[in-house]
Amino acid sequence: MSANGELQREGTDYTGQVNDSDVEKSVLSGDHLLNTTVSSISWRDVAVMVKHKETGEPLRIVDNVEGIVEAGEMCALMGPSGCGKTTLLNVLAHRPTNAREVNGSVLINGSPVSRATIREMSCFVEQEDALIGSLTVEETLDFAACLSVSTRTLSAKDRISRVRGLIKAFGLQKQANTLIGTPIRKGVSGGQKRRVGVASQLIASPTILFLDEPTSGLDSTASWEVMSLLGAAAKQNNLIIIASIHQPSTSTFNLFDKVMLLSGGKTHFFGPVTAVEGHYHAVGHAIPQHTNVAEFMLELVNTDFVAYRGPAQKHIDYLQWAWGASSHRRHVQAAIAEAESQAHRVTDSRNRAPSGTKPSSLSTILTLLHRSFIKSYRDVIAYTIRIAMYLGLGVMIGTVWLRLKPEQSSIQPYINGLFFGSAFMSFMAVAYVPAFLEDRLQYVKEYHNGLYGATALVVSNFIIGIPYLYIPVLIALLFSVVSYFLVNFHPGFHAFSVYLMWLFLDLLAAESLVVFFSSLFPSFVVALALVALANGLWMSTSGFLVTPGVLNVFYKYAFHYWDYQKWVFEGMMVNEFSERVYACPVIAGQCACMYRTDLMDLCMIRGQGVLDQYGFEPGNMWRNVGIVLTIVAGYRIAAWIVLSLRR
Ligand SMILES: Nc1ncnc2c1ncn2[C@@H]1O[C@H](COP(=O)(O)OP(=O)(O)OP(=O)(O)O)[C@@H](O)[C@H]1O
Repeated sequence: MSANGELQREGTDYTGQVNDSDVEKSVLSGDHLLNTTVSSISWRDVAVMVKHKETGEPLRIVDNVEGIVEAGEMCALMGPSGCGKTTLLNVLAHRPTNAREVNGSVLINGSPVSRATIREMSCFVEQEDALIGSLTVEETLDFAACLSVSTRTLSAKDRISRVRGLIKAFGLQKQANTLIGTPIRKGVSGGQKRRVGVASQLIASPTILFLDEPTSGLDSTASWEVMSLLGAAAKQNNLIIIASIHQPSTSTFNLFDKVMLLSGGKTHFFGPVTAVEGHYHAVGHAIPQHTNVAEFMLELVNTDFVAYRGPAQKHIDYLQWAWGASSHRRHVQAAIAEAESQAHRVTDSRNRAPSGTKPSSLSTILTLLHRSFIKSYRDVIAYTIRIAMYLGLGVMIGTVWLRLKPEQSSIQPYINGLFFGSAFMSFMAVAYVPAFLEDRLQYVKEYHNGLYGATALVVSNFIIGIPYLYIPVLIALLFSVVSYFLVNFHPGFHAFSVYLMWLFLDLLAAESLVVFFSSLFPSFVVALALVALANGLWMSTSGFLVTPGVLNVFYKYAFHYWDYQKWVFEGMMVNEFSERVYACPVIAGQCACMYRTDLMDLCMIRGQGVLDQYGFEPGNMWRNVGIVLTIVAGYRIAAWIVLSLRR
């Protein structure tokens, strides 16, 4: 990168090689990116205390650190693994940490700012950047633009042109229509994915960009490319970039303006990259020629693999003391003090929508819906395989329970078929866990970047997840069309429609259960185990395995009445049996009816006799539909509460 920040190695082709022609430097600049309001971010006496995981004792993981990064500068946060880089970045970005106590000040233009303000003016790119694998590169940026405050007032044409500009600037033109990639569909490369992550944050026109390990998992060329683009963006637009980084190559390290070296949560160096050599020379650790300076610094403070901890710790303590006593430290303190003495409030005069004109909730929900819709029809794992699974289940049930006759001997198989079909359908909703977890990760990222809240996620997820509007209607329809007539359930269009409705409600509730547990425990294995356990519980208490009259009082009152599977099972049973009659066998000239109903004399069973055994009454369909919908709403509200509290 040249002195004025122009890109020299812009643009990358499919193989990750750089093409000058791919990029126009101008697209990384412009009114929308230009920072005219934030002159510096500084922090002093920042200390973070946690409760030790094992001992429960207070533990200081960041210890009185300070620094200042000015507009147009890119600062590297370095240190051995576990030294506190991510924690410090989170504190600077006003994001949640697991801290019990955070002390010190984080100042913008020398004055403290609210969490909301810093969230609006900054973006945070996480180590494991959450991107939706089934969107293309262009769609990823476009949705980021639609959700962002800064592009709200733009026409669709201008928004797209800004998106394409960034795609060009980040050398991603050839990948514009390539998917990000899912576990079963290869997408863009790791380096390209990182660039998409960064570009999708820049579209929101942040003035400060925090990046947690933006180069992890990338080779040195790809790391250089990502960091040089960022450095150029910072220079051209006066942005502030703070990035934690592991072992950068010399060329990548030299792209930074400033570096902060941490060890054990304490500062060992903060200042211009060009001042590192002088400092270490002064403290008795001259850096040999042709040495990778970043590597040298890291080796100096890394005690992870030393044989004798005592002397190593003494050495670390000395280096830390030497930093404290150095003139560089005094410069940092003086610069922070000067910023404070000239403190001025942040006013955003860029090409943004006026403050407070966030996109309406409706437009956010519509954007999220659109995104989920694209995701739903492209996400093979979550959707196509599920459709095939449900279809397979329909064929299996239809052929195992093949063409049952309305006879006494078929009554129990009919009941079993109704229970098994609905219960298994609910059970298979666990396949929705990964797709929801991806949405949740995206939500947490976008929430912390100030884009939208839990309500928009829950509402859009609910609408698309009814369940996914068309796919699950399709699932229920495919399953029913295949199985209903093969089994020979209650014939007639009305009975078929009622069965279909119950199956749909069953899926709706099962998906809502998945949303609730995956919101509460955003871990694939835990959510999966809990959804499976809950399904086992709902099956046991639904009234089929143990009839309601026999079910013990605890399960009856604690679970049975708000078990959605109970109401689905009851609805399907009433639909099947309330208007149908079944022939009894004749044994030795005698009619042998298991259920005694008023049709006994005709050697028949009235279906109501079967329902009486379960205590099910016809005529309650709409009340029961209301109960299932209330349970669905309950799960969704619970998920909303969890998502609002845990992010
Ligand atoms: N509750 C806790 N109990 C004990 N140690 C903790 C606790 N919370 C955090 N830590 C420690 O605090 C340190 C700082 O963590 P942080 O994730 O900020 O480090 P890092 O420098 O970003 O690490 P890495 O480079 O590996 O991502 C780590 O050593 C971590 O183990």
